[in-house]
Amino acid sequence: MAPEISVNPIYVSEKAHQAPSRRAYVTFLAGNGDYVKGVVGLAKGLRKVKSAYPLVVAMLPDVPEEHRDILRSQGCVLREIEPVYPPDNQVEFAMAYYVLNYSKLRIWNFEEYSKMIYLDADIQVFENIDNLFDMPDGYFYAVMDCFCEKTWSHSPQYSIGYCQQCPEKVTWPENMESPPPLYFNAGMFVFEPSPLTYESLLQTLEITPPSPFAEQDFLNMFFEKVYKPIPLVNNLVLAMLWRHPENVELERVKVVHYCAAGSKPWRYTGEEANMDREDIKMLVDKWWDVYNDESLDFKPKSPEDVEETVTKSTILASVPEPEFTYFPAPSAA
Ligand SMILES: O=c1ccn([C@@H]2O[C@H](COP(=O)(O)OP(=O)(O)O)[C@@H](O)[C@H]2O)c(=O)[nH]1
Ligand SMILES: OC[C@H]1O[C@H](O[C@@H]2[C@@H](O)[C@H](O)[C@@H](O)[C@H](O)[C@@H]2O)[C@H](O)[C@@H](O)[C@H]1O
Ligand SMILES: [Mn+2]
Repeated sequence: MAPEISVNPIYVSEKAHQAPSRRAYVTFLAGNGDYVKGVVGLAKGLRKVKSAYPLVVAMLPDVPEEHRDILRSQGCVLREIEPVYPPDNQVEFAMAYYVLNYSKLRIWNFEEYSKMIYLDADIQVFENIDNLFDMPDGYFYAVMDCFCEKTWSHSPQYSIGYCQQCPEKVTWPENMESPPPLYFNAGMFVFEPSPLTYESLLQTLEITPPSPFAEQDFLNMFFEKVYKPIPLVNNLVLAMLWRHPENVELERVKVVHYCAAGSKPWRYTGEEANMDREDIKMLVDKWWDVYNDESLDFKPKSPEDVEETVTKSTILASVPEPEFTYFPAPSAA
């Protein structure tokens, strides 16, 4: 069971009781490449598990009209967002591939929603997780990440072989600072949009040098005091299968995150490290079963259904201030 995190009292939840209709899943789409297949798969997966909430797609202006039409036809609510860039004098410090992920921060400005679950487009939901919307407000919920992949070779924890998934394995050297705070994977998280938190995020980003895992590092720093780990079944980072198999009960996993190199189902070849594993092949096949299942295509129940999907798809627009939880920037201390 993930350890409890005490909450800094300065984070005050002022939320009135939220109407379930102000809840939605949200994903992020950039470019004209094949991540659109991930979003289609996610939309169909959420339908298959009979989720009660819509899927909003926060998309950069470079998503082509053809892809937008595909997503509308799958019942997605499209929201065009402007890119977010880290301080541009240091952008080389973030892994170039990840810089575009800073634009994910725009979802905190989706004020018409009181609670959202963010899911990367390379995620699939195989069992209903709507219950996560009912967790207490005022926290940031996500699954702990793993530090063992080569992508972490820049970090001190990697150099000494420490991973939060097995903290007892390596004792933290006396001559090094204490182990890093619990760190989440930013491919899936439960959060509360709020204009004040959004402004605080952007203002804090302006003075925060980019780092290797870009917005994931930034979000971990920003929400450190209110981060609450949730069980791994809600976001299986695939590397856990070979790095920490003792922590994984695959048959109980609800959400799979295809983030390991070579695991994106729509470009899977089986050639990269670990991609020839039977569990990986099974999970990739499972993803394709949902993607190819025509019975899961969006079927508008009525003209209003179509109208609602289309009209809700707007350029980023301001709406009346709702009651909200406010997360100011972490204290300087
Ligand atoms: O060309 C791209 C790259 C990334 N993404 C979005 O950004 C997320 C984060 O990137 P990715 O999942 O590839 O990172 P990983 O989880 O593998 O580190 C993706 O899931 C997509 O939602 C996108 O839409 N187009
Ligand atoms: O921009 C940084 C990204 O950081 C995270 O991916 C990482 C993380 O999972 C590492 O632990 C893995 O080693 C690595 O391969 C993987 O790319 C998020 O999944 C993604 O949404 C995004 O935030
Ligand atoms: Mn991902």
